[in-house]
Amino acid sequence: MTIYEAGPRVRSENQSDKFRVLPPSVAIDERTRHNSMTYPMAEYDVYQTLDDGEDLRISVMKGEWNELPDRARRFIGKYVKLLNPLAVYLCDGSEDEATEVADKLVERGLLFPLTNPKFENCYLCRTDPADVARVEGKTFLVTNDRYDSVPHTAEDVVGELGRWMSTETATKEMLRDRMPNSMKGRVMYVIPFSMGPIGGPMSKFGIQLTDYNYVVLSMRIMTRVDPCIWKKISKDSDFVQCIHTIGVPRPLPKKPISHWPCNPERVLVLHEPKHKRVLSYGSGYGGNSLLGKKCFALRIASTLARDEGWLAEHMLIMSITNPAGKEYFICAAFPSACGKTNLAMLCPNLPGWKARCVGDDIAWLKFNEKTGKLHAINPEAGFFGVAPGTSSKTNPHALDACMKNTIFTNVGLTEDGGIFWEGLEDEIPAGTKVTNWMGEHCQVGDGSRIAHPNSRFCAPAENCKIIHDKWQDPEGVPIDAIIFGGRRPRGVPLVFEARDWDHGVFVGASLKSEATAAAEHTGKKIMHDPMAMRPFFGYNFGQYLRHWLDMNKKHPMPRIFHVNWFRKDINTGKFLWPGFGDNIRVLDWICRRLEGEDIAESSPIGLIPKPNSIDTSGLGDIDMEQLMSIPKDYWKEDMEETRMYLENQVGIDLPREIRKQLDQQEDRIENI
Ligand SMILES: Nc1nc2c(ncn2[C@@H]2O[C@H](COP(=O)(O)OP(=O)(O)OP(=O)(O)O)[C@@H](O)[C@H]2O)c(=O)[nH]1
Ligand SMILES: O=C([O-])CC(=O)C(=O)O
Ligand SMILES: [Mn+2]
Repeated sequence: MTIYEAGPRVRSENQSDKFRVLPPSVAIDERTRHNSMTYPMAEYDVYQTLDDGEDLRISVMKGEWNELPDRARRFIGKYVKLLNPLAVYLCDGSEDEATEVADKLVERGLLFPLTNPKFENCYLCRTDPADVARVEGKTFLVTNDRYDSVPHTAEDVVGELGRWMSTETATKEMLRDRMPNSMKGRVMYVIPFSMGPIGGPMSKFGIQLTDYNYVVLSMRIMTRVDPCIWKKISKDSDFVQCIHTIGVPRPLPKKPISHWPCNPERVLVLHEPKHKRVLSYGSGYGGNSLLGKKCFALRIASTLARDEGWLAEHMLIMSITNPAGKEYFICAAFPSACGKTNLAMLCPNLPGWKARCVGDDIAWLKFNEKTGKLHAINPEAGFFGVAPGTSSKTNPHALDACMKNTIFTNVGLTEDGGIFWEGLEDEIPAGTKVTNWMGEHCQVGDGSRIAHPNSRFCAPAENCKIIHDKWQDPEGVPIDAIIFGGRRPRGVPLVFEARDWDHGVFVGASLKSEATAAAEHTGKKIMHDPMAMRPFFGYNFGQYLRHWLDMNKKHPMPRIFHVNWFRKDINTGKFLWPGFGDNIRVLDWICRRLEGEDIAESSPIGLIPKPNSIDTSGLGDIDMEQLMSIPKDYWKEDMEETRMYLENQVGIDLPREIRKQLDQQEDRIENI
């Protein structure tokens, strides 16, 4: 472990008094005597003038405080005053830094290095079982006017499309009741990051403050952490303020479970689009703590996107090249744990096709005047993928991408220092001794659950063998088609094409899916998840639909499709479609549609494939008739339910174009 040398570095003579650099006030380990661990000492202290005029003395553990732009220093200073950490650690995103932070976490027992030679620089981490997923019930949008955040729901209806909190309540709950002194005895890490290629025209900067070093390691994988961002921020660019604390000041009231300190009873995640600020308290898990991801790149960004005329969406981005060599770029919006990572890294089961990955979770889309097309960038730099179900059969590229520089959370640890999760039975033999995600001993195949259903791998995108050459193109890639989809065990055909843009927006607005483990929901209920964004809207969903509808009025937009890999046989309950690598057969049909091939016919819900127009060669027995059927009773009920939902949830905010689509689709279904 590195122990920093005490005392200030040599400074230039003419430093202004405000930026005086002083010897560290106290060795940090003296202040944390109650803790068994020795802590590095502060390198130096500085005085920082805050917006309220106070000169605050700040201990700096690492980095050059005086090289930060003034607005960043004031921002950090403000939260040092509120959160009261021991010291500030300015992250540079370097490998040395990651090693140092990881070593500390290994020492503390939170991270386990994978000792199996198959893995290079990989770690396993187990969370407190009370902190395993996003917490939608504790996630809020904060605006003065409630209806800037959420739609006008019908009377006595509980809104499901985002949660609103007033500015006053937010101030009380977060800034007065939770955050004061919440970093006491801990180090505040300061992470300068970019969503999207640094300096790119579609990219945005952020600064995350966090007291959790697991977050430091993960942010470094998921975003571009680079000290050059300080210079860019100082010149012309604004940044999104991301403040995160696990809410466990020292001394600890009780020993953390699995060495994972968190405060699950008090979790609160707030978004203030007006201030471009995210405040997150109490959780160390993924979407609650890696604030660049859902909080910034979806909730805050969707609001920025509305104001600036672009889109921030929960979509994968991929390219497929047909046997003739023509390449298509596709975006697909599926709800959490519904197959985005899998599709983004598809291994095509049709000869001659090639698929490449640009992104697996989030797309920022903006019209490009030069090409006359909608372009997409992947704002992230890594994959935070669902582990269970990932195997060399289903997603070999994802598995391969996890072999180095990866952090696994809540998966099983095998006795030979490797990993296990449900779905790896073919690669890890039954009887292998493993420690499950809760730290208990068990064996592969003993019938017990080994990995948490929402266990994740966090791997750098550059590890992916099929990452696209242009995945870091600052201008993005030109999108040819947008696909919506969800888990629909009944009634919904394998694929259909929207009739036009408005119908496509309606298809997205009516998106539903069976609940998964990515959030706190349980059970197999079919839930609405409009645009696969239900947990991620940054503003009123009615206005969001308005914005989507208007996009097409200004510029030509891609065609829209809907897919369902998850339809089940009514009799056997088994999936009707093999999925995974065979999904290329559906993408092939979509590409041929883009070329104008006469392979679709009208149906009440959109354009469906003509019989035999999907290439099923070599698949054996597929019940295409059942897979493609559109049962009238099912759809009648489905449309009634959708109408109810949209009326109840969006009310007067529902754009008239969507009402019209509803009316027309109901009429078409009535006439089946
Ligand atoms: N039957 C079937 N299952 C699939 C298919 N594609 C993905 N899955 C399963 O769906 C689950 C989630 O897949 P992912 O690709 O990780 O989902 P995601 O949308 O990226 O999830 P988030 O990261 O939560 O947004 C895994 O268990 C997969 O095995 C498919 O084509 N057919
Ligand atoms: O946000 C998370 O924790 C993980 C994720 O990608 C999702 O749930 O869609
Ligand atoms: Mn996701």
